[in-house]
Amino acid sequence: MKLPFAQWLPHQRWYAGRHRTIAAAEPVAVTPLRDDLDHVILDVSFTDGGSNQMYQVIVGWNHTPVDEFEAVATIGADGGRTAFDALFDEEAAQFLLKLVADGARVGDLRFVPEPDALLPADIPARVADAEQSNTSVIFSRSAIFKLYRRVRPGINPDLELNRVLGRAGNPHVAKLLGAIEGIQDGQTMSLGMVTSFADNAADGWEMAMASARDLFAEGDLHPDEVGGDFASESHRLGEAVASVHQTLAQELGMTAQPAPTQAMTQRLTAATEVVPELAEVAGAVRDRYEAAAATAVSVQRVHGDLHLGQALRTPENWLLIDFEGEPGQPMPARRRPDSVLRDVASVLRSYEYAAYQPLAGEQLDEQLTSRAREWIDRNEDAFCAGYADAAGFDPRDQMPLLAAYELDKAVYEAAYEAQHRPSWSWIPRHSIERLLTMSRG
Ligand SMILES: Nc1ncnc2c1ncn2[C@@H]1O[C@H](COP(=O)(O)OP(=O)(O)O)[C@@H](O)[C@H]1O
Ligand SMILES: O=P(O)(O)O[C@H]1O[C@H](CO)[C@@H](O[C@H]2O[C@H](CO)[C@@H](O)[C@H](O)[C@H]2O)[C@H](O)[C@H]1O
Repeated sequence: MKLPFAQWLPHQRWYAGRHRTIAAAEPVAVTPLRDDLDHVILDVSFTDGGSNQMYQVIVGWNHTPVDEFEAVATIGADGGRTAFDALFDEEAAQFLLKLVADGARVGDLRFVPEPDALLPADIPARVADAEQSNTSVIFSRSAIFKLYRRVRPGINPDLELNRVLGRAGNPHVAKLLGAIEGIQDGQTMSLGMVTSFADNAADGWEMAMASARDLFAEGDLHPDEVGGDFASESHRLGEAVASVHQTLAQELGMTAQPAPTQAMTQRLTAATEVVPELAEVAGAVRDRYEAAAATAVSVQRVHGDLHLGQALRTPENWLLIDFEGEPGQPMPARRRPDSVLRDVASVLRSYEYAAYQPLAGEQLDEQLTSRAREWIDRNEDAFCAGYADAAGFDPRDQMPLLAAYELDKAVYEAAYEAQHRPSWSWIPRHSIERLLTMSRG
């Protein structure tokens, strides 16, 4: 197969090597699924000599995707044939779903339906237009099929935890219907999963932003007096997160370990290389980590990168999605047990983002900033109270540790924003300053 993958990859939203120069992008495993459909694992090397990356592409030959996707989906020509990203082709996507329904095995690929799952057949399919790190195909509001793009040997926690939670009947995840797994270097490699589609769902980030915007439109009113108050939703979200944590602990166990202050310190050092300004506060941040060091921590499997955009509000309840952990972390680190406070802290961080992001570009005047703070406090309190109602303990009772997790997340975000959205960098930097002031007082 001779296709211009190296030219095509940098135009894909999910491609993670954009800041590096590709030396070569070679297919290392090609599994024919049909005469006109190949499953391909690409090995991408870089001129900087750093570590290679692997990507997954399903190549459809001479399948013309719908017009609006032609540019993004056309990979190039090989001999007399033209190759397309087959996920943009409805019939090819339906065929993949059928392989899952049939429990097919093709070469090293395993298509695995969940026991008793009903997979929809021959229904309209369309790539989701959200700009995401993977590619999802929606099957007529009944199922969503996510194909992981950057793949690594080993089990992806997204598939692993959705499977555990789905089989345990937890109501706060979309039910897993099936998966695609492969073998790479003798190890299982998660390649994709199918879950039920949550129809009429709203994303927690959009809902929270709408609430914050309502608040700023009524500068004189307090958050509890404004129409779009989000606190009751935050309370229910806290209950949902606690329920997911409880099921994960019951199914996969719990243990105790020292507070992860060493890992936090290492992360701070790495982030300071990306954001040199962090050096000014690094000593104070390390002090906060030290304050948490004496605590023994109960650890278990957690979401690992929870934020309001990873919560979907259906007409019935909140669902948590995307259990992949932090992008960029190696797979073993993403599957490492951690405190539930990791997830709690990252939701608390998300409230701060939702309240401050609408103020971007504005002079941070005192009135708006204090309204934003009230909104954040109100929703954080409601979230923690909801968590406490379901879990039997309030995360805020573990304060030096919770504050350390919040700081650790904000440090991660400072580096993340510098690399992805420099105009948002002020949000985590502002938060780090505030968190340091708070913990001193
Ligand atoms: N089960 C689902 N039902 C409805 N929409 C979903 C479901 N799962 C994901 N989505 C939508 O697809 C988007 C991408 O999902 P996500 O799991 O975050 O993918 P990625 O790994 O590509 O970031 C979400 O933001 C959400 O809008
Ligand atoms: O959704 P991903 O798993 O790709 O997570 C990454 O991107 C997130 C941004 O979409 C980032 O989240 C940060 O921004 C959010 C608003 O866009 C905010 O709600 C989060 O609190 C904040 O951390 C996440 O950190 C990153 O890993």
